[in-house]
Amino acid sequence: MKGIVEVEKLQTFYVLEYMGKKKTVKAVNDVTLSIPENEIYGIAGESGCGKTTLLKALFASIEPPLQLFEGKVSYLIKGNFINALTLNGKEKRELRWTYISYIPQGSMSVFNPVKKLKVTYLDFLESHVRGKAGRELLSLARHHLEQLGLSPHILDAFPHQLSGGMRQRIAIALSTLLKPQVILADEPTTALDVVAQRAVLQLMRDIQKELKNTFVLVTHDMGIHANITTSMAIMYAGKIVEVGPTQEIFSNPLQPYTQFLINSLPRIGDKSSKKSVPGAPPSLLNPPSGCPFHPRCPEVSDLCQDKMPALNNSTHKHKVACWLRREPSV
Ligand SMILES: Nc1ncnc2c1ncn2[C@@H]1O[C@H](COP(=O)(O)OP(=O)(O)OP(=O)(O)O)[C@@H](O)[C@H]1O
Repeated sequence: MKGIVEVEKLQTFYVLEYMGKKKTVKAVNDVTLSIPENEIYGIAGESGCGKTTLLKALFASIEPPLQLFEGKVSYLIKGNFINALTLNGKEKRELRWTYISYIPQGSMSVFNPVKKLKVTYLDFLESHVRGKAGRELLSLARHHLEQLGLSPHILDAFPHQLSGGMRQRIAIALSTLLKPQVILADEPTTALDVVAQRAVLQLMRDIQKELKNTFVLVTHDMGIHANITTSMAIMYAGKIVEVGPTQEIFSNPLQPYTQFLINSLPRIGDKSSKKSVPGAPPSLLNPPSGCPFHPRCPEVSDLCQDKMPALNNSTHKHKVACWLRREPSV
């Protein structure tokens, strides 16, 4: 069954010119993904593996130096798949915030520090909702906050009067004002303490339940994926190396990289020493040949150095890209 977002063979690279020489950062390198409807879907991986770039492409926001080399990002809209990457500016604007919404990294800092929050909310609504006056729009915003269990009085505050966690919840509430079907959230809990993190995660859960929409949650924090996502993808050096139901990935991780990510998590009562992933992530300017994890993989074989394996089925939904888990088809 197809998802609400289908990503096919996506290649988006940063093309940089330095001292007259062209350099290409292969940030999203041949990614195919199917993101299901009505769930919180996670994308995990170490810093620099391409998670943010993938979200930008999902938001059809590919601006220089980022360039699209190949592939599609198709959204299921009213029964038809529409490739968001081929839409013109006006069509993209129509899609954004009403159908797809984006919570960028550091979104709690999007508010203008010298204006009350209601000004930002009003600006946002005025540019997206036609035929309603300011007072009506403000009451829409108040009602939305109330529905999410947040006090509407917050709109009368300046950003600096709120904690970081509250500002993040207000930013998330803003991005969901027009009830989008797909919400792309980039590290929404990073830089928050655990109590504030919990409140943000609970808000996302509540919104997802209420709207029955899809959240795509990017975070390097595997604990958060275990806590909140239904299914997930593991990204390494611009490629997807494992996908599946979160519970299956945690109980039976197949890619040696995923095994390292999960085995390094602390568990209450477990005093054994934890092994982190050996070595450092590769440069995406010149990623390793074959499976990009091979220089760090304890189980590397000759084949791993030559050719990238495709994602294969372990179970119906659990798929892994690893030569250890399949017979080579060469
Ligand atoms: N504007 C840019 N110009 C050039 N290279 C970039 C740019 N933005 C990101 N990159 C590079 O693209 C690669 C992927 O970066 P990206 O931010 O997508 O990764 P990430 O997994 O989201 O990491 P993080 O969690 O640290 O944000 C990295 O090598 C990064 O240095």
